[in-house]
Amino acid sequence: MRIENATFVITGAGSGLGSACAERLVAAGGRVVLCDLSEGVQDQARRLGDAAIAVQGDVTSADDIQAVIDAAQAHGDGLAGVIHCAGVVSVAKLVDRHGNPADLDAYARTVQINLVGTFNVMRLAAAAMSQNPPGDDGERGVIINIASVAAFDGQVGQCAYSASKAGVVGMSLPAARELSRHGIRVMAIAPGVFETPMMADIPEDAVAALSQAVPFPKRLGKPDEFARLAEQIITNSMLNGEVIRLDGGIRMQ
Ligand SMILES: CC(=O)CC(=O)SCCNC(=O)CCNC(=O)[C@H](O)C(C)(C)COP(=O)(O)OP(=O)(O)OC[C@H]1O[C@@H](n2cnc3c(N)ncnc32)[C@H](O)[C@@H]1OP(=O)(O)O
Ligand SMILES: NC(=O)C1=CN([C@@H]2O[C@H](COP(=O)(O)OP(=O)(O)OC[C@H]3O[C@@H](n4cnc5c(N)ncnc54)[C@H](O)[C@@H]3O)[C@@H](O)[C@H]2O)C=CC1
Repeated sequence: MRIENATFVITGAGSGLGSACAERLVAAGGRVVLCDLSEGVQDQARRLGDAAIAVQGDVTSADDIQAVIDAAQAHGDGLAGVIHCAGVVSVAKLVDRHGNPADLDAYARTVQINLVGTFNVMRLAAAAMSQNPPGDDGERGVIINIASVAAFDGQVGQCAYSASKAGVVGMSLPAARELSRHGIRVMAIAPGVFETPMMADIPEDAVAALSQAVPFPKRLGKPDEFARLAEQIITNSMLNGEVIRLDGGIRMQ
């Protein structure tokens, strides 16, 4: 699929990985609709110029995401793809050091945003893209979801986060299989540890240990390195139904 003059929704676009994807797609000649809960996303769209618009919204809300998709349909020639970066990280032990059990609402909130939110964005985007005229190879759209290496090697304190991301991994193949009849691809990226504002929510010593644990290169990933993989997934139509780890080889302890 080409990027030039095509329209993409990017969720979580007000920060980190989503913001880097927006910059890269606009540089490649694409149009973008930026969605984020935070109102800072409006400034991000202004910085990117006419190719970008922002629609503030919550990925867990059907109405908000339908409004984002509608805006994308009107911002060019229909919706070509989605990069779904909105998400939250959380840390809580099952039993804390005082012997208290983890908070159930906090667990449900992480799963609601990261997993149910992904399903919500995927279902509404797919319904819209299934109506696109077919392009090369009959392709009508592409969906890129964001999992995490924590889906596979979650650490102490990551039950909620790892479960939510493992759910994203689990949906990739059945979604790709189902949507193949509409010419829509579904991929997931499982990043290792990237230098974004999200890292501020993880204990500092855990982040320091993690960057040392990367075999090579021994550093956190840069958001544009993530955006470059998203760009490749959009333009390479043979990529489908797979989860790609982008992690410098880290296997978290
Ligand atoms: C955002 C992404 O998508 C990418 C990522 O996932 S980045 C990874 C993020 N990682 C995290 O968020 C980990 C968060 N967890 C922690 O920081 C801590 O485990 C915690 C703050 C939740 C608890 O700390 P604590 O109370 O000191 O843990 P404690 O109960 O003493 O440790 C239990 C055991 O687990 C080990 N452990 C604790 N934290 C660990 C960690 N982060 N990594 C590896 N082992 C850990 C301890 O060494 C200890 O092992 P031993 O009993 O053999 O000594
Ligand atoms: N930074 C990292 O090391 C890694 C990040 N990831 C995943 O990548 C994705 C992007 O993360 P980062 O850019 O690092 O985080 P970030 O915290 O910098 O950005 C996430 C954005 O999502 C938005 N958001 C949160 N909840 C939302 C909701 N309900 N509706 C709409 N927007 C919402 C936030 O406002 C924020 O702007 C997340 O899904 C995260 O779990 C995965 C592995 C590693």
